[in-house]
Parts: sequence; C-alpha cells; structure tokens
Amino acid sequence: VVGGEVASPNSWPWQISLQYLSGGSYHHTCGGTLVRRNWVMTAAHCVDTSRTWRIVLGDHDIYNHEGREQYMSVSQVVIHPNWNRNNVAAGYDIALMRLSSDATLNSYVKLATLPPSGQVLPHNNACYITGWGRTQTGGSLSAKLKQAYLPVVAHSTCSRSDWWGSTVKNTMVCAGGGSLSGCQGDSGGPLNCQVSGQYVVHGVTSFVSSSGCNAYQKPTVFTRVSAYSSWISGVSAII
Ligand SMILES: CC(C)C[C@H](NC(=O)C(F)(F)F)C(=O)N[N@@+](C)(CC(=O)Nc1ccc(C(C)C)cc1)Cc1ccccc1
Repeated sequence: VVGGEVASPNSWPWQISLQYLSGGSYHHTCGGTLVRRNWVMTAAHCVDTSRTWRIVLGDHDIYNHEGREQYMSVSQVVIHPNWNRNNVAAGYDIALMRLSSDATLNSYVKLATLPPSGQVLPHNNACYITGWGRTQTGGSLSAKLKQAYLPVVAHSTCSRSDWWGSTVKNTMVCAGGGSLSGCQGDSGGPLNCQVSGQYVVHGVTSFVSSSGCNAYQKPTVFTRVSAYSSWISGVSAII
C-alpha cells in the first residue's frame, strides 16, 4: 500500500496473509479474505504456481508473533476455471483456498461480508485497500498492516483511453488513481467498501500499472467480487 497509514491492529479481521515455504521459513506473498470458516478468497495470480502455503489469520505485524495469530494449512486451491495468466485483462483473477481446519472466530478473526450478486458501487464510493504490500514502487513490504482510502472510480472513467482503456472490464473495480494505491504484495487482499454503514469486501486486489504502483490515472484494479457471487457460493458449498 502506497500512502495511507498503519491500520489499528485487527481492525480488518477478515484480512489474511498468504505465505509460502522457502528455505525453511514462510514468506508473505499476498493478501486474502476470510469468507467462510474454512475458505479464503484471494487472487488467482497469487496461487497459480504450486507451493507449500500457509494462511495466517489475526495477524498485524507479519514479522513478529503477537499471540493473536492462527496459522492454517491449505487443503485445496480452486482457481477460477477461466483464469489465464497470459491474459490478465480478461479478468477471472480470483481463487478460493480451503483451510485444513476451521478458523476460530473471535474479535481478531471474523468473516467478511460479501456484496449481493451484481452490485456495482457508484463513483467515489468510500473504500479502503488493506495489505502488507510494498509501501513504494520498488520498495519493501510493510511489517504492519496498512490501509489507504481509495474511492471507487466508475468504469466509465476507468475505461477512458488515458486511464486504463479497454484493459479494464466491468467484472473489475477501479479505485484510487491519485497518490494512494495498492502495490506488489497487496495482491489478493480486500477492497473494503462502506455500504449502508458496514464494510463489504467488493474487490480482490488484482493489478497496478507496471510504470508505478500509484501511476497517475492508473487506479488500482480489483476483481469485482459481486461478478463472481455464484461461483464463490458454488465452490464454498454454501448458498
Ligand atoms: C502479476 C500481475 C499480473 C499483477 C500484479 N498485481 C499486483 O502487484 C497488485 F497490485 F495486485 F498487488 C502487478 O500489478 N504486478 N506488477 C508487476 C505490475 C504488472 O505486471 N501490472 C500489470 C498491469 C496490467 C496487466 C494487464 C491487465 C494488461 C498486467 C500486469 C507490479 C509492479 C508495479 C509497478 C512496478 C513494478 C511492478
């Protein structure tokens, strides 16, 4: 997250850290969202290589054990069947990961609220991106969870030729476009939007411009969760 601030610990209790095993230790690579006690939603581009994963719930500082964390292993990775890493612009950058055991829900670990199918938020709807991703283009990960205010950019604006053009589809949500943005390592994490007084996870962080995380008129682009409601319900086997 470029700009914004360190979040109050566990104030986004559905945010998870997706980590992979390398050289005998686990490394943060992506964010994610707890959507069922045993299912986490993330980006397909985070998990389309086979690795040994772990998911950390209730985390704040990814480099220090603070006692609220739950370390979960992953029994199944379900990538959207239409995802194609060579055609990110087509969308479908969404995946679900089944946890080997149920999360314990408490004040530090809660399920996210997902939007109703098809819901599209208006231009400037208040949203926050959260994540441990790089704090500058080419910078390093943030030790502590960050948040940044990224208002929704309507598709009509985001798809203008001097913005993202036809790269952005209406199965995506754009947010930000100024000096605040997501960055590498925020992938897969939630876009938390205020709807009728509660936070709803409307996006899965998907991509930023290669010319810079907070490039002008290149808002952070998210997979629009409400475009995939039936797929999510079908896979996570509850209606
Ligand atoms: C793996 C890609 C497909 C998605 C990756 N996503 C992220 O980093 C995210 F923003 F989600 F945290 C990304 O943007 N990766 N970049 C490598 C940029 C990138 O590849 N972006 C991108 C943008 C559009 C497209 C398609 C839709 C044309 C593909 C990739 C990050 C970057 C940004 C600035 C400087 C250096 C690196």
